Amino acid sequence: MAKPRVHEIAKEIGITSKELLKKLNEMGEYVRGPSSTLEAPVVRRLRESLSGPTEAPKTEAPKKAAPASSKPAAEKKAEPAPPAGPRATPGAPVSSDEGAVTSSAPKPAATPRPGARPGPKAPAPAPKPAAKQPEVERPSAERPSADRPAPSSSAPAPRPGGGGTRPAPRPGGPTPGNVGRKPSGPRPGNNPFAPAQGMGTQRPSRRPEGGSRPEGREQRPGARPGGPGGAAGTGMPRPGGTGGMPRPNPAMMPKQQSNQLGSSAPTRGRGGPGGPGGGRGRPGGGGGAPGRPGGGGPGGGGGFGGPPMGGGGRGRGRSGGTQGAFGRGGAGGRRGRKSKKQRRQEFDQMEAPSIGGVRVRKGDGQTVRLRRGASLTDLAEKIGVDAASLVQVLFHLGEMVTATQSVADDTLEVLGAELDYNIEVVSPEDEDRELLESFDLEFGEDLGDEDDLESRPPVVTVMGHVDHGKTRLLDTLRKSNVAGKEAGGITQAIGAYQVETEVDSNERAITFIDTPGHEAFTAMRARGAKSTDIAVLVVAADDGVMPQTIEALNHAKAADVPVVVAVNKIDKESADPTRVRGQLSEFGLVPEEYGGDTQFIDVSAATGQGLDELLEAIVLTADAALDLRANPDMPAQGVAIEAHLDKGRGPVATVLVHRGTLRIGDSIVAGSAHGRVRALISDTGETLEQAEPSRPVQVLGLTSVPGAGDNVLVVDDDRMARQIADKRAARMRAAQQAAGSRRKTLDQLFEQLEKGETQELLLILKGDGAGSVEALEDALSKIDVGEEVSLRVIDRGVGAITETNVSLAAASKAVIIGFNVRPTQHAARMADAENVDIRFYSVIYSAIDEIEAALKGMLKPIFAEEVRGQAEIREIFRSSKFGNIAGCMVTDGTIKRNQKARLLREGVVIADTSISSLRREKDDATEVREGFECGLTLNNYNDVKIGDVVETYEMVERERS
Ligand SMILES: Nc1nc2c(ncn2[C@@H]2O[C@H](COP(=O)(O)OP(=O)(O)OP(=O)(O)O)[C@@H](O)[C@H]2O)c(=O)[nH]1
Repeated sequence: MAKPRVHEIAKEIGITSKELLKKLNEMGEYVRGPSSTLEAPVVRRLRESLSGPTEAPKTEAPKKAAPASSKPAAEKKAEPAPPAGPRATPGAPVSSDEGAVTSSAPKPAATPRPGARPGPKAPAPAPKPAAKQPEVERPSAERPSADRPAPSSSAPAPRPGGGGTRPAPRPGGPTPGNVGRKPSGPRPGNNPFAPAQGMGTQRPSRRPEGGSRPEGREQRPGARPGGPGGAAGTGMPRPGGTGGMPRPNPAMMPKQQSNQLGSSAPTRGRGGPGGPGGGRGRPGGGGGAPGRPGGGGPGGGGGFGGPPMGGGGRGRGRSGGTQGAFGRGGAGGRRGRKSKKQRRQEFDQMEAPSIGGVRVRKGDGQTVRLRRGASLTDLAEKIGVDAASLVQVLFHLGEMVTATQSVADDTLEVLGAELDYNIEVVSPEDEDRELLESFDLEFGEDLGDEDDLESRPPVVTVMGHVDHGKTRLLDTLRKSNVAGKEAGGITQAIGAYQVETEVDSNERAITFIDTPGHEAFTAMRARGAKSTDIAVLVVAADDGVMPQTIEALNHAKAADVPVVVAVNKIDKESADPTRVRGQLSEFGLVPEEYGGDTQFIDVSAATGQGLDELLEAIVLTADAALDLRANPDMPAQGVAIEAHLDKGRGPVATVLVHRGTLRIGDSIVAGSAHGRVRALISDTGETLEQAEPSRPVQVLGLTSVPGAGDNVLVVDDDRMARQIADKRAARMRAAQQAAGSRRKTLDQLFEQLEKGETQELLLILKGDGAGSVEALEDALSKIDVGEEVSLRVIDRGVGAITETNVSLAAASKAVIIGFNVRPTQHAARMADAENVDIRFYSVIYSAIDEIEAALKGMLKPIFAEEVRGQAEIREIFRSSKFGNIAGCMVTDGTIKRNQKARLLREGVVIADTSISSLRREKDDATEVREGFECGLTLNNYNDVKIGDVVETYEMVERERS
């Protein structure tokens, strides 16, 4: 409600506005001009002082006042404020006072910028701001005031300063800013609570009143110190506004707090100070508004007032500091003005409960979906809070994470629980499904109905322990020799082939995927098993079940894939196929002949014995246990089994078609790669026009190299392919960032700080195929040499080592690992120039061994102490120049100058120092050996006695075991 204005009261009382203003001034109420509004308590006191008790005109009066609006901006502003107040406040119980205050003077504050500075009234602009303020909870001076019964003028005041600016009243107690301020002098606004405000302002600081402070910092810049008067005027207002804002948050962020302080200043002051009213400024709009109105409060008043009243000065106006605030206040305010969203967040946070001193609005159990690797900024956006406050909350929970850094799933969940949100981290698979759904695509399902399905060959993965004969078996089956090309004799890339066999007079095809056997390839193997219908577990009959046999078996079980056991090497004398059957029975694979349902076939990859039976067993197992059908008449879908960059042909991906038919010209997306099928090449090197279900085929035409295991699907057009690929690429980057970033808890961090610097070996992996790079990274991630050093792969890729790789390595001091690849000429030259270390490997073991050794080398050396010699002190010579010289007999080893030494007295270490000078006879000596006498002095130790023993020692580096 409207508050009575000065001229109205004056008229009512029968004196001139000028006289009334003077009177008010004498009462210690700072009022800017005739059209300024007065708080009820002030009116009451005024009437009392003029004629005895009076009724408070309050509310009504105000309305009348309305007309006044024409007047100076200040007033206008004031008006607006009231309304604002209400809204703003939602949570904040602003004190009414403020409101009052604000209205009047404050406006100035509001005023913004330019005009502002000079001070005088800033007219118009101000009002608007005020309006906004309402949102703010704070008590902008205005709002409350009118309505509520203002507290007695005297009252409260607490708020700091800013005159109008801050809303002191808030329940919360004085704002930080406030503190310190005294109410000395005339109080700034009429606002009772405002005391601080007005006064504060004057005082000293620019900061002012609270209002300012908050924003303070930001504003500062703007804020000029402005001329006194003007500045003052201006300043105020805004301060209020802004100022207000900050306060609310006190808890919110540290920054803000600081700001507040800083702000105080005046600077732009957005309203900060705005007097009480302004003060509030809550963040919200109110604040924004800033200032002005609020400022109006006293402070503002000051500003404006200044001009008008002359006296106005009192408000902060005068004080130089203030000015600043005002001055630009206006301008500043604008600049510093926060977006609606920010204000809303701040406002919300004001009401939020405090977690570890940080105010964050809590949820009420809502579910928030986040992708894996999401950052606090992502979460903040979803729940509408400030990311910085989440950083703080997490900090209090013991984890330090930046706002944009990817956060681990469990951390997000813990944080969510703390804030009462149910965080649902979306798995990459789900995310991908959603992504495809957004393009109206679905991966993994056959289109059409039963009639559209046609039988397809089984896809078989050969697994087993190292050297049990997987490669040889596949070689023999397809009569080719893959093993011959393998570096180090280990299969390093997945290949896929199709073989034909006759079962019951029917020609049946079987697709084999060759899964490498070394454990370093576990990740790939696991993927291989997923796109597999049947697993052939190769066990050498002479070796029996080995660790990787079981590991492979577990992969098959996990993928729910039936297993056919190939008991290999039965041509060997030491072969014991029965033992293999017995061993595997213990793991749940019971041979059919023993009553189980697993087919065990004795084979010899070397002689070819039993291979036909093996193929037949595979077909029969497929027929018995599986329904292998797919719809060939749909856009193809499949999986990339392997991919590499070919010098002449570009990216080449081996794709296993699951369903549909892949044709030349199809637009495809494979993981984060896309393109149009330029050529299809079969496992026998033939060029194909199309590839049907279960057919492995090399695909040319992709724009980049997909990863092993990536799904491949044909889409409508190139554009769609690119869009999907781009989105996946962005997601992968985020996921990699999440996986690569090793978060440290505070405790760990402190521990490491205590130990000394932490060490990290950064690597860039380049390989000849996606599978090998992945396998290498996987193997490297398992190297563990303790807490002190760690390893992080910062980039990886397929193809030659490029200048980009080298420049990244140079910038981040990383080592480049080239696996079966070499650098381009330019990259090699650049690496020389930049001193970038590039290591080449063609066997995965050596890469792992060497990197492990490198990591160990990064461990801080272990030093041990070794005693070098002992000397007994037999005599003491006093020298004015050297102090006490110990005359010794070297009883053991050697005593050297500058060596570390301990002085022992009856077996107790008296001093730990070093040999400062050493003499043999009268000559300086560098060392004196056992059996000789010498004179020596100790560094910084003079209290040697006869009988003491000097023991020298050195710290020697020891090798780590
Ligand atoms: N006598 C005999 N030797 C075999 C047979 N199968 C494989 N070998 C030999 O066993 C060794 C290992 O065979 P690979 O096929 O390379 O074994 P792998 O399981 O593929 O090994 P990795 O690729 O290292 O995982 C080779 O020397 C083969 O010649 C067999 O049936 N009989």
